[in-house]
Amino acid sequence: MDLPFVVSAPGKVIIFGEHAAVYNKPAIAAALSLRTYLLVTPNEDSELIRLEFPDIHFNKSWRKDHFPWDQKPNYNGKPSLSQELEPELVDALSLFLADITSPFHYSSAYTFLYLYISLVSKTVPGATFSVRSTLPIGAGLGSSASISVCLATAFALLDGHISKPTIGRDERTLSESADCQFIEAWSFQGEKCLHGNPSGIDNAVATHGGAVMFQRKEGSMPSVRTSMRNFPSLRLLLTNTKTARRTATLVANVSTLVTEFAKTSEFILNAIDSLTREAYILMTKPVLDAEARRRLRELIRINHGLLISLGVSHPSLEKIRMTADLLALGETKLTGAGGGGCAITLLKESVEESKVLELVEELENEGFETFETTLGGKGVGATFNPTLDPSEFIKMDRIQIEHNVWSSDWKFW
Ligand SMILES: Nc1ncnc2c1ncn2[C@@H]1O[C@H](COP(=O)(O)OP(=O)(O)O)[C@@H](O)[C@H]1O
Ligand SMILES: C[C@@](O)(CCOP(=O)(O)O)CC(=O)O
Ligand SMILES: [Mg+2]
Repeated sequence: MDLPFVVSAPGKVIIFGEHAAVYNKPAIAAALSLRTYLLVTPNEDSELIRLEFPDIHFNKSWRKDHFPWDQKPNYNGKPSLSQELEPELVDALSLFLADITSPFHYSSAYTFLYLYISLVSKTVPGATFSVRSTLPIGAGLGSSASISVCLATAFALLDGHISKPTIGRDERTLSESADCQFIEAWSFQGEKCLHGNPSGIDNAVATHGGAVMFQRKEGSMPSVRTSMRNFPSLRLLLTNTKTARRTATLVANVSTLVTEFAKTSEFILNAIDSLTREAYILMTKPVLDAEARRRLRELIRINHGLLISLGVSHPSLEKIRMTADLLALGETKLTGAGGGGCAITLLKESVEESKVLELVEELENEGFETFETTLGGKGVGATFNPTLDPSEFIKMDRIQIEHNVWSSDWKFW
């Protein structure tokens, strides 16, 4: 595999159904124009593996012959959805990474090594792996899924499990290729390293792009991913509380609640199931008229109320919702795991731009960060032999990455 190359995968916005998705209920999500980029460059010392993760202030080098290769999983092809992480490899890596104390650093290094040892042969020369996100990290926008897809894709390319992508940026095909399925399956293993018990919607959207209704099934039954090809244009304001949190913790807290209040939780999860299905029907109508848009906003409000009941809101999220409610510009819900992170406000179509700017100004005065973003973008892609200087790449800001990296010749699977 000729180096250097860059792979990239999008983040996502879950519009309906987060957390319920973990309990096999449907959820609706769309790819974001904010993405993660992984630059792979050759090392002079082919025994060395170097990580450069400046977004989380983490750099690390290992000699690859020190890796626990004897625990390399031996299943060929892609793991099934019910395939749990290999306990022997998990144990060996927890020993190998014992010197890393930060949970953010640990989970990134653990995911990197779990996927590298699983996918890359010992004989493949070492390289330097530099990761940058234009996504806010730990903010409910699927940064874990986008890095999992980037790692799975880069390693699958390095070891020849998949071919180079061929689909052009402007081609509309939502690829269902075997390579895409391979990437999705292995990035799900990456999400397991990062989330513990993921539904699979985040890495599915990061792999395939577009917008989907996604439903995980029991056991090894394949998930159902329905592409929403005529995704309606929605006026969504994305606001980041900038309150850091870890999805794994929030998902675990909901699991405790579901165990402790099984019957009540079942009603909450079934209510989210019902509203997500109703939203899907509205969003796939040929025309989203004013009445349908009003009902969608109501469903946003109801979904958020149910997420409060699951214990995953946060005072900062409620502050965003209150600010938007006082201006009566639309309805607001948290997106992703909650506990901080981001909220989305589905604005009324009739709202004047000046009113939206007033809301943005108020939110930013309260210390929040708002994003204009487009939904339904491209999934995982790659560009080869980029004229990128790794030392420059790790210092670029969001605009520079989008101008200097995303603007080059990308191909998709
Ligand atoms: N650019 C990045 N560099 C290094 N690690 C990253 C990056 N983006 C995401 N991660 C990993 O993913 C974790 C965030 O995943 P998660 O808690 O699920 O939040 P979210 O998916 O909502 O962004 C981070 O703590 C880090 O371990
Ligand atoms: C809470 C959940 O529904 C979405 C998590 O999204 P994020 O990691 O907060 O971006 C978990 C899942 O579906 O895997
Ligand atoms: Mg995540």
